[in-house]
Amino acid sequence: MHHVRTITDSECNPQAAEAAPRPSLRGTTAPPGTLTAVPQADQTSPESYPGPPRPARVEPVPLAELARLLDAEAPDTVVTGTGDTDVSATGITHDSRAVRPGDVYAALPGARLHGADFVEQARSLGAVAVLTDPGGTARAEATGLAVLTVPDPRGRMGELAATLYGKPGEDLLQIGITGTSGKTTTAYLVDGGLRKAAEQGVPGAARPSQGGGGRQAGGLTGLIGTVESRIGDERIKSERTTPEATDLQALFAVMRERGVTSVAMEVSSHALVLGRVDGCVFDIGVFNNLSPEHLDFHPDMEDYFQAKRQLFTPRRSRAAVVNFDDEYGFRLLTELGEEGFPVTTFSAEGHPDADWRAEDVVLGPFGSTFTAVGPEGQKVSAGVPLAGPFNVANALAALTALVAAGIDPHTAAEGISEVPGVPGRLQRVDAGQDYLAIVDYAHKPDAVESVLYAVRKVTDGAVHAVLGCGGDRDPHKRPAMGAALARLSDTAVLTSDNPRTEDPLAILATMLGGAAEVPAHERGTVLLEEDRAAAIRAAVARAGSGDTVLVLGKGHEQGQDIAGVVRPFDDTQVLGAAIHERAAECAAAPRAPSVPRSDPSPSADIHRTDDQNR
Ligand SMILES: CC(=O)N[C@H]1[C@@H](OP(=O)(O)OP(=O)(O)OC[C@H]2O[C@@H](n3ccc(=O)[nH]c3=O)[C@H](O)[C@@H]2O)O[C@H](CO)[C@@H](O)[C@@H]1O[C@H](C)C(=O)N[C@@H](C)C(=O)N[C@H](CCC(=O)O)C(=O)O
Ligand SMILES: Nc1ncnc2c1ncn2[C@@H]1O[C@H](COP(=O)(O)OP(=O)(O)OP(=O)(O)O)[C@@H](O)[C@H]1O
Repeated sequence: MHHVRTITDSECNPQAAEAAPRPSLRGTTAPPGTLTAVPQADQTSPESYPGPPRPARVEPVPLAELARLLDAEAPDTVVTGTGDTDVSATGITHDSRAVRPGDVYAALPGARLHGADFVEQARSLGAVAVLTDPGGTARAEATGLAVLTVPDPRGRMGELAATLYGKPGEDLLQIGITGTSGKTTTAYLVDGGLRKAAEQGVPGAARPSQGGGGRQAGGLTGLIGTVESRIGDERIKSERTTPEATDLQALFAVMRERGVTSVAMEVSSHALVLGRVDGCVFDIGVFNNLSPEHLDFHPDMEDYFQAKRQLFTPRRSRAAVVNFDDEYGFRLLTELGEEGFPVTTFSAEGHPDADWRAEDVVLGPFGSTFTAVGPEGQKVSAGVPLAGPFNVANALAALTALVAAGIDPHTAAEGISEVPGVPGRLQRVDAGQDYLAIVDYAHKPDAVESVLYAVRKVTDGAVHAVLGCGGDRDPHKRPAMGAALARLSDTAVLTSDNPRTEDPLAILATMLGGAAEVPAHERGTVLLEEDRAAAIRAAVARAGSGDTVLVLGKGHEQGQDIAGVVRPFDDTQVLGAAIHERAAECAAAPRAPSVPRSDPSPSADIHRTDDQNR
């Protein structure tokens, strides 16, 4: 049975893939013992959602005080229930499984469930009160706990969490980064600058609201984002890009307790819409870019823009840093200018009207150097240890944000250039091979294009790229991703990402539909392989000296979710293993040359990379 095949023009249509036999994916590539259950939101095991770290010391806050706080904005707040209303709370969580003794449990109406159905679990774990909406009141009261009812508990829990934990955000310099692409990378680069500032004891943020008084950027740094949260050097795996407000405020409190003074964090559009950053006022909000993504959550691009836009209002940020080169960035800049909101701009394309611009950019396979030119004409030598023009933009965004926060530009640039890399972002896999092998998290059309352009610029030979699209996520982007891969790679291997509950071949068919739209003379060889490990081996098998193998879409992720079951899967490890296997094969037999773009019949690769490796 061959799963790898080259598509011909006649079968380059979605129906061909639909019609293909569908071998079962379940359990074919890993023994059952290696499978682990995905934590589902509706699992009720307390272990399945441990929640974030909690501060060691919290001053108890009387429930009456919390009710007064809620009442100030929602006068219809009702304190009910048969339980003791004369209690004090020491924490808050939105998840019944993460309740700790003394917590308020926020029982939220969700898209699928109502938190009120889990109040009994919350009570048994030690919750002292419930915050809920009118739809949850009766179920909450049934447990005998005190109940606070407000029309929109999700919209109020951030503020309550901040109050309960003693407003920890106010003691942290906070830089929040939003945009479709580059949030994670920019956050790591900002962290590099903050670390350098701390190391050098350089004066830090001078908050406009405090008349420039400001705090020092000394102390430890914190990082919050898709890959992980960091408290200094302690690393905590992330559940999502921006934690829910109750978790975020607890994390801030722990950071403060452990000596963190500045935080770089990613702010997703989901976070802004779902109130996850309620209770935060960022010293600097950064806008990177906007391109189609999450259109399953946002009805259209305008809604998506307006979601991001919320970060740049006085209740969320004190000042903005905006990408001058981005169409939506320019719009934001114009709107903020009219509102008199403080903005600093950056242009990686070197636009003279931007406050900070990149000049003398030298792109290399392992990173780039450039001169950052400031508003007073000051010149700062800068570098970024990640390839691609878009990483020059990310680095300049970081530098501009750090400078806007009061950090010296040379210190900022030094810190940025010393960042050791970002997990799963243009991460090289080096097993001694004579071609480049890279793992990258690109999983939206814009990012796939950017990374392919970037890699082509620094590759003398051919580019062999592997990509899938995630299931249960925005399906609109799939054809565009298939098309980008087919157009910009010499070999495009379409494969599975996390199919989740969707049929992997149906996802592949949609990607293939996009690839088929690319005229044959503009497209590389397109292969279909639903097994991701086999797809990676197929790409490696075609690599010759000076080529690049690019594995896209999953970056830092450690598992692959197929039909609700996550099996361990790390692109960097699978790619490394494939390179070793290929080297061993080559040692045993003369190496086959890489297949040039024009080669019409790469069938030898099909046989070499198939079932015997499974
Ligand atoms: C669309 C979205 O973001 N949904 C979030 C939302 O889910 P929901 O309203 O459907 O909640 P639900 O599952 O109906 O449950 C209702 C309530 O019951 C609670 N519950 C449920 C089960 C239980 O045992 N105990 C319990 O207390 C839940 O915590 C929830 O508060 O509220 C839940 C917690 O309150 C979140 O976990 C959930 O995020 C889901 C997991 C998610 O996947 N979100 C993704 C799309 C996301 O947020 N992504 C962004 C963007 C990333 C990027 O830019 O690429 C991110 O910031 O990560
Ligand atoms: N400024 C940028 N413009 C376009 N593409 C970018 C940019 N920065 C990074 N990318 C691409 O997008 C991928 C994701 O980058 P990164 O994780 O930094 O962004 P993100 O906004 O955090 O993404 P996500 O929201 O998907 O987690 C990278 O692996 C890279 O391929």
